[in-house]
Amino acid sequence: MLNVDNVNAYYGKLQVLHDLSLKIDDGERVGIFGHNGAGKTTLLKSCVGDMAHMTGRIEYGDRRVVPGQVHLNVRAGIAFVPQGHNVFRDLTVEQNLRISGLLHDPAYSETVCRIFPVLGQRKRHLAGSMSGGQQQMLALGMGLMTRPSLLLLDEPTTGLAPIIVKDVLECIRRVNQDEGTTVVIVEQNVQAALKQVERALVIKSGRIIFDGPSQQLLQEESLWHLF
Ligand SMILES: Nc1ncnc2c1ncn2[C@@H]1O[C@H](COP(=O)(O)OP(=O)(O)OP(=O)(O)O)[C@@H](O)[C@H]1O
Repeated sequence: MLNVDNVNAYYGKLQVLHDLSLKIDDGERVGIFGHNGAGKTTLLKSCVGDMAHMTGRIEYGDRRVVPGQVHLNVRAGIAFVPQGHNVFRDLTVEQNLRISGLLHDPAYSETVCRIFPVLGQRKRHLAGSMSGGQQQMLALGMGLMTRPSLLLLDEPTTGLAPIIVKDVLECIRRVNQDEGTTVVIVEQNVQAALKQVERALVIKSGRIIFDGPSQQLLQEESLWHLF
């Protein structure tokens, strides 16, 4: 379980998260939504230990998430895939995957290619020659190569065509369903994402203002002003 307890997070004097608490069970598929600047990315960064300036406590399983010590938290099973296509453009798909799995299990790339079939089909293509959607799938696959039990994804479908958005989100659902990985996803494509997650959180000004079933948020138009 991920247990975020009373967290405040800051950039210098700017406080972004305010007494934020939340629990996510193993195996959940959770979407985080909210307006620009609400603190969604900051929450993900806090969960992987990438916010040095914070108070409160975050635990994953029986370990404390150590602020400022991302490598230790990755070793504990947390992966964070930031926004943007963070791939090595001059390496092939296969090389990108194997490098990401060097400290874990490079052979796991076979499983990743099963989850993201396009990566299997383009194993020997240079990453930089692929479309935005394919590069995004590769970035997600690289995150998976650390064999995380908790996958934190920051806006994985930004800038992609609607049909590709659906593909990427379905692959993310498969990661959760086939591999049992807990998935927490920040998304601007709210309607599409709500169809793929089970639970939704809405953040406003660094505080959680909705936490409930994604279907509820999808069906009740009166709640849509929240994001
Ligand atoms: N490195 C940084 N230094 C200073 N301020 C920052 C930094 N990163 C984010 N902020 C500020 O913190 C606030 C929350 O940013 P955050 O990126 O967490 O929001 P968000 O909800 O993810 O928004 P978006 O949807 O625009 O990505 C914003 O006011 C932003 O300008």
